[in-house]
Amino acid sequence: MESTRGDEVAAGEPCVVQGCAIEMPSLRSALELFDAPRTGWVAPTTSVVAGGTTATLTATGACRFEKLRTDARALFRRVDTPDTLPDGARPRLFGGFSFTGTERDTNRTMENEPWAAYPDAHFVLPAVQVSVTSDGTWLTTTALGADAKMKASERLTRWRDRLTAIPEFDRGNPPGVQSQQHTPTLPGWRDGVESVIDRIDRGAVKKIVLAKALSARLDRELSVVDVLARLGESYPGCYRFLFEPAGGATFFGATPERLVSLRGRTVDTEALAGSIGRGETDDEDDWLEQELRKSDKNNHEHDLVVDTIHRQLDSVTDSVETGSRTVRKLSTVQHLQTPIRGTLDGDRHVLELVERLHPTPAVGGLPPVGATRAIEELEGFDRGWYASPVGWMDADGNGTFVVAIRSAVAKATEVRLFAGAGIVSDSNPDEEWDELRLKFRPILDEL
Ligand SMILES: C=C(O[C@H]1C=CC=C(C(=O)O)[C@@H]1O)C(=O)O
Repeated sequence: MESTRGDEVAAGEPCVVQGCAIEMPSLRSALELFDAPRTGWVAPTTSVVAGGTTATLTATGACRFEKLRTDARALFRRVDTPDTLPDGARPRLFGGFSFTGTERDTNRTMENEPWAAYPDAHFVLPAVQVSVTSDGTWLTTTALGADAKMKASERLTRWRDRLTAIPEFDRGNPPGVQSQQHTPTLPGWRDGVESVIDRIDRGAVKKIVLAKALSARLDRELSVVDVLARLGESYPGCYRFLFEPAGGATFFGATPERLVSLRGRTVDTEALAGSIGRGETDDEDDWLEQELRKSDKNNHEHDLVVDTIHRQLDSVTDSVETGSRTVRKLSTVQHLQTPIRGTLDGDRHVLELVERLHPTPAVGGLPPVGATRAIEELEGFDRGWYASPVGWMDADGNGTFVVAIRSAVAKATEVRLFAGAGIVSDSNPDEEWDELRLKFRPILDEL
């Protein structure tokens, strides 16, 4: 059996791409076939599972977006893709960024540090990529070196045979939770929220999104692939993602929040902030929706996000249009949501927009630098890639990045889940604590 582990791109070497249409049972089964490093990306338009690496790009610190952009452009100049491949089947770089670019302690071990294999920026050009697009399902392989063409073709034949022959894997049951640990606990959370409100009252900040980590020990090893499949049922319409670096923990989630999509000069983004629970009955659900729509606190929290995104896009667009505010209903919560579309003033790379928009005040706060500093001071854990931009980019600089909320990082029988809530001056710590419980539910219910 051929491993998906590819060969790392060496400076200047051309990278050959081969592709063909295939038929296979399901993306989930394909994801089971790949060893780490592997990626899963399930989106409303194109979904992808991928394995192996032909190139890895990494960066650290505050310049991580710019370095990645430069390195991605240089890499794609060497990638030779046949014109016959449809857009969704062309090679893509998949990966993500850490929430902050602040120096992190690299000496921590896997036992206490699930983010050990997650640099500040980490992207992979997969050796094998399977894409489900509006033009059907496609297999794409990449390879390097003098015999790259032959290697990419052989890889294509071997993986086409394997993928078309795979059985539909049975889904296992959730492993069961042995114990849970909350960071912070309720008293610590109350102190944190009071401290944020105090900073707001003093005029230091306007809003801070404070998060909590929930570490769970499981009875058995978790199948993240199964969880991802189940999240598709409980969280339809969300972006589901899975990143599994070699030897590392698996970061996964089902997020309702798209940070940005760029196609040509059209930018799509959104504000998603302000939450309330779901009702037991239709009437109760409608009543809660109306409460959310007229809540000053939630509308204020949401306005801050809309205004900030607008301002951040203003200097790089010819026009920005804000759609109407709607309510996005998910299985356990409903949110205020406003779509925002802009037309760029010229050709730009998706990472330029990612850098501009991250962190939106839906996951960071306002002003961004003060809020990020407060988050680091007040939260007693490393956010790692939680609430960060994760997604893909292609040779044209197009791409889609989502905000990695409703997410968790898992290794064997240990899982750490994350959830945050926007704190403004009239937030109530206990109500925000209850909101976090609702945000943990989709993943926690699958454990
Ligand atoms: C930060 C999270 O949610 C954000 C997105 C939607 C609603 C939010 C809120 O109402 O607080 C948060 O801003 C999270 O789920 O971890």
